[in-house]
Amino acid sequence: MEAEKKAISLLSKLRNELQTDKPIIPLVEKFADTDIWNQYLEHQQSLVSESDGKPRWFYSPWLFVECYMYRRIHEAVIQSPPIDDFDVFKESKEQNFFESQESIIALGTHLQELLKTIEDLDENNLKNEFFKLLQISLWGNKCDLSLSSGNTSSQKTNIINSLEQFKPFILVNDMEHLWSLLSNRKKTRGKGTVSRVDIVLDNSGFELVTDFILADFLLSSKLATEVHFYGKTIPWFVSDTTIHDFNWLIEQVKHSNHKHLSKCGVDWENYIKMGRWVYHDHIFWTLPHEFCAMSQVAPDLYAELQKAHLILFKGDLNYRKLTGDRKWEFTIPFRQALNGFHPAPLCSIRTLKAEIQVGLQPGQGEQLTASDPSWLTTGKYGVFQFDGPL
Ligand SMILES: O=P(O)(O)OC[C@H]1O[C@](O)(CO)[C@@H](O)[C@@H]1O
Ligand SMILES: [Mn+2]
Repeated sequence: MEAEKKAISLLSKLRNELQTDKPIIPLVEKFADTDIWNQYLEHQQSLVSESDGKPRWFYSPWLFVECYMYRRIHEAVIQSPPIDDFDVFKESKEQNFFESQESIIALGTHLQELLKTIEDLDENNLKNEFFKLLQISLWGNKCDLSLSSGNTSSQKTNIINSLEQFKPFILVNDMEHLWSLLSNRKKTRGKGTVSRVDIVLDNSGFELVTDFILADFLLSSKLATEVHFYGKTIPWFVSDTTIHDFNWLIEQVKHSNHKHLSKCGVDWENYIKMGRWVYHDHIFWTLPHEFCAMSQVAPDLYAELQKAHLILFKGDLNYRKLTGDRKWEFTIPFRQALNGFHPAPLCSIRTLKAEIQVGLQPGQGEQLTASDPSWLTTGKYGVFQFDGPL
């Protein structure tokens, strides 16, 4: 109880600092990333020209203060042993999973039915199934909890039946490039060679299930031979996946009463045991840095990503970090916004929740603003935005 009181008082202090636009202060508790964070704060400070020279909550870049807020929430917890491994968002993440049960069962059933005949599917049918599962993973990204301020944001209807209806809301659709890349590699790779797809995960709960279904399909269709996942080391943007969420979800699925779903769980656990699915942690994902800084700030992570044949970046926050969260013109090419970040061919799979979008056709953004003024922030629109081999 003493520890809880302490954490709550630290969180109240944080809320007060935020609401009254206090200066951003350094982190105090020693943790793996504390020094890098504090260096970054100093760098932000050097950019401020006002009289007292301190970055403040209301006047600093949103990406930076938003990341800082989640890092400070974590600091309040690690300063309060013995509850220092408490995940303040655990309950809402689990609730999202349970409330999406029907939809999850529908997806598990779809996958298991598909796997029965996957060996006999012709190229075209395989491609159609690939596109379906990509779109399911895209719309799965609607269900994050930070957009709904932590309120329930589960998937209640069977998403597979809605894919055609949602298609007009895909603003950039590079799915064909993903197919060409993976199917050409499948045809040309020699026996025993690897095709590796890396997925930089976003939200746990329903979205993570859609990512697992896609990852299972990639292996079962032989479009990939290995899938590597990247999660967050600390609770992040409410619903982001940690190793605990990753393992918890597979356990839940495995112990489901539904035979198709539990089969999924058994297979997924086996993939992990066999090293065909690999989970990676890295503190870089919970730093405020944009991805073009990765090769300098986290060269080991950059080198790991370079081993992939394709990297899928899930979600809105990853898109903001890919593009540096700048006020780009809507028509600027995606590659230009990536600013040199190119560990391997990559694709952002993201529903739009923040006011940034690049790579649109001339006039497309203006047209959307006229017909649907909040198009950038509601999660109603989505993109598959690809940046191919250099
Ligand atoms: O889970 P996602 O798709 O990264 O969405 C998180 C997004 O939600 C917000 O926290 C609130 O809109 C954004 O700052 C952030 O980009
Ligand atoms: Mn998220």
